[in-house]
Amino acid sequence: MSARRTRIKFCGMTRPEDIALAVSLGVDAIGLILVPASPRALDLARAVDLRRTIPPLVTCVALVRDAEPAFVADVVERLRPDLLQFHGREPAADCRRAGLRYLKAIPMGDPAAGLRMLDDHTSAAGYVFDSHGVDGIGGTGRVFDWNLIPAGARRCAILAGGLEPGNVGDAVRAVRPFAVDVSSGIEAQPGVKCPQRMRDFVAQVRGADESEPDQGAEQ
Ligand SMILES: O=C(O)c1ccccc1NCC(=O)[C@H](O)[C@H](O)COP(=O)(O)O
Repeated sequence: MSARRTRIKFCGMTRPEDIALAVSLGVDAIGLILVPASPRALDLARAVDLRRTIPPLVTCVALVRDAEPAFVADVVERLRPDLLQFHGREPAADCRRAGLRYLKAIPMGDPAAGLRMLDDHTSAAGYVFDSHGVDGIGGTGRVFDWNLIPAGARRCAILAGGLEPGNVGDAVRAVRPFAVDVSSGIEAQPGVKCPQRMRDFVAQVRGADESEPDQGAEQ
């Protein structure tokens, strides 16, 4: 039996009842989006309210994209997330300046530019490999070619982009990432999660954790 446990992040959460179900399903991280262009965007006051419903030991991730450093500082001070996630072109120095561990989104819609960001962000605590282009936003619902993730980065990768209950098992078996991240694939409509899809997503990840790896997948 595999001792692997792929971590799960549910992103774009906007409702306390969706967070409560995610927590009861054992989801490891909750993403709150502070990007105005997102259909799942929260203003900071609403995010602070929702953050109170996330229990200790469940990671709260605050997402920003090319935001002013003063706004990021405000997020850190008022929201007190466990991690920041930078989803744009922000340079590593700006990410570090916030003084919190951070995830860097890698835009695999532009693989060459995305993979350069890996080298620029050696200070990141982790990398979210997502489907957007370098000037796009996340939550695309699109899958990218998982073979483009460098073999050496898979074990610590957070895999995102178009995952849903119907394909996340294949994704876990093929890539064996550290974590999977989903937004639109568990929704009834943007910002409103679907309880059954949330349950099915977690069940598919756990099923894949128990399975033998695909040929060629790293252990
Ligand atoms: O989800 C959004 O609306 C979003 C907007 C702007 C920046 C980031 C955003 N999402 C970040 C995430 O971590 C999503 O989980 C990730 O992009 C995957 O989305 P999906 O393909 O819909 O599962």
